[in-house]
Amino acid sequence: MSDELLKLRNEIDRLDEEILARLSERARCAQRVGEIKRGVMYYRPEREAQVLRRLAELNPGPLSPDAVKTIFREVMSACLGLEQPLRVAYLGPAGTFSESASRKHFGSAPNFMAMAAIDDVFRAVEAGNADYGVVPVENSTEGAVGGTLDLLLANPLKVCGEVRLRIHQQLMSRADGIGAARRVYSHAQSLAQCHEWLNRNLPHLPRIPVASNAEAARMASEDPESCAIAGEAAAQLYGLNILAPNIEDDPNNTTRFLVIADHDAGPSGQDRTSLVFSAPNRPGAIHGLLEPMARHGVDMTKLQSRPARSGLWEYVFYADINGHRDDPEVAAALAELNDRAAFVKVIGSYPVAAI
Ligand SMILES: C=C(O[C@@H]1C=C(C(=O)O)C=C[C@H]1O)C(=O)O
Repeated sequence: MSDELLKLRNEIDRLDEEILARLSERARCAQRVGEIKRGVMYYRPEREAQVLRRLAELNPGPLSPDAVKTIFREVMSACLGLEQPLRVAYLGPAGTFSESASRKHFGSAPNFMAMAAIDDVFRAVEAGNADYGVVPVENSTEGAVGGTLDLLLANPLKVCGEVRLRIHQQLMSRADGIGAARRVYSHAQSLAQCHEWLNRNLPHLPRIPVASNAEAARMASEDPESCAIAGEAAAQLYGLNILAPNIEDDPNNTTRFLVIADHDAGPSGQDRTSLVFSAPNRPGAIHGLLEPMARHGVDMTKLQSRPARSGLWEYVFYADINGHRDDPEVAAALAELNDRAAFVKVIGSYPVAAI
């Protein structure tokens, strides 16, 4: 080994020891915070978002801001895990994008619980069997997840966070090549997201929709003549070879997930508020409801209508606005909306996804 290499490795060893000593010091601080907070919810999404944003801003390089955030995400997760590990329910089975979103948001320390359906995630949190739930709410190509919107309206739970996950679809199989493939399994939405790639590359193979991407990967793991389209996590879980990476037609394909709990989050300085309201069925009603938002300078980032379960051709509106419900302009706009709308429910204020 050259002298230069030896010297660098010694330097890296010394730095690692220093980092480890500092991490231990940090973990002891977090433990003391835990003692002070006894009986109060220990996990604070607004504080975690502030920590990640601050470090990304301070980052002197050469690590990318995303790399810095990923590392500190795990550091905080491990510190939090020193207390009671969080229980996080997600839309399963294991290996789905919902699991990846849960890990992206909470790091790897919590106990993750795979649920069979979105309403099971809500039920687990409501019953106190899980502290948090992670559910998909919209996809940039496929649109809203109606089931989640309906449950947010009907359920007393709050939103305390959001996760944005870039969705990369992988073609995978037990076999080493595509030659032996006779069929492709995936969730219908993923088949749709890779429609053009499949038309170009595997036009003759039947596409078989199944309950989830992870289920597709499981089925492919039992039969070398079957391929699956799923995320990388599913390939790892079932020991499959990735035959073609990133085959989604839209390279910006992103899914947004919400984190649900029995509380929302405090202000972090960069927040979003989700609400749902109904509008009376007369001309100009929606305009009248939205006017206070514009007057108070509140930005609306999403407005989506959905048929109300109450009657034919009645609609409820789901809106996301920038700011926390405690910010003065947001509070003023919401108070006026409350006076004008037949029904308003603030589903929660939470930090804009920091990672
Ligand atoms: C340490 C705290 O509690 C938890 C741990 C955090 C951390 O490790 O930085 C941040 C927020 C909380 O989830 C705190 O509130 O400061």
